[in-house]
Amino acid sequence: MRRKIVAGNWKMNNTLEEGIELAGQINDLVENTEINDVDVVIGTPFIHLTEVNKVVGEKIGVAAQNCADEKSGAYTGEISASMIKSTGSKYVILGHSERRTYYGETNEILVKKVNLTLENGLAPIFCIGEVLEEREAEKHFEVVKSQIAEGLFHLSAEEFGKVVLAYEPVWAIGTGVTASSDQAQEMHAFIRKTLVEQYGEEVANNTSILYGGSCKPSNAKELFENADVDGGLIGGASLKAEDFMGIITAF
Ligand SMILES: O=C(CO)COP(=O)(O)O
Repeated sequence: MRRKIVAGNWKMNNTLEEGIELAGQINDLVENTEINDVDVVIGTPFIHLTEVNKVVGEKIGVAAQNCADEKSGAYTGEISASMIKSTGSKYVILGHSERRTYYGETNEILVKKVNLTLENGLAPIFCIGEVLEEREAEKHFEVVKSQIAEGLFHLSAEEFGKVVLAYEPVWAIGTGVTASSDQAQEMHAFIRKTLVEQYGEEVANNTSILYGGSCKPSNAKELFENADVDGGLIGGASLKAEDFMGIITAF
């Protein structure tokens, strides 16, 4: 189902106390503001999931930022999709460029994580995006297409219907440089066309495709006005309740 979604990705920020406080502030703002049919998601570190789920009401979904690529067992330090599900969370952010780059997450590993996420009734927020050199070499469309194909095209149309995509050009993440509105729309339209080719019009038109990378209250409206931009995956600006809310109300 194509929904407007604004999802925060806290990354490795906030102690448990700080996270509970921030989630409470966001929840208060969401409860007391007229929101234009937007699904609000908060992506927290694992240690916050249980408590943040207690703090937020029905209007906010909670996301983990990763999950293990195995079901359970002797994998010291890992957190499984079923454990995430048991906290009341609804989403798992997968394939973020920081995980692909710093933790060697390959498409092969991501296929396992996507499958476990779906098997446990959680929705993957699957991240894709090119680095600057790839864009400069005009390989960005090819790169994004292969990330989607290798990570997700093993899914049936029904399974794919539960996936949210997040296009995050790596050169725009945490840099203050946002993709222009035209660059975002161009890539999002390309992604939708790629989905049409694989799954047909209906699935493609029902898929939410979020933009991520230096999205702020000041540029969100222009980005979200594009026909194929269905919302945002927000890093830095999701760490302040007012800024995050400014992006949610940009719709
Ligand atoms: O990586 C991001 C969200 O997942 C984007 O981060 P910034 O909004 O801080 O650029």
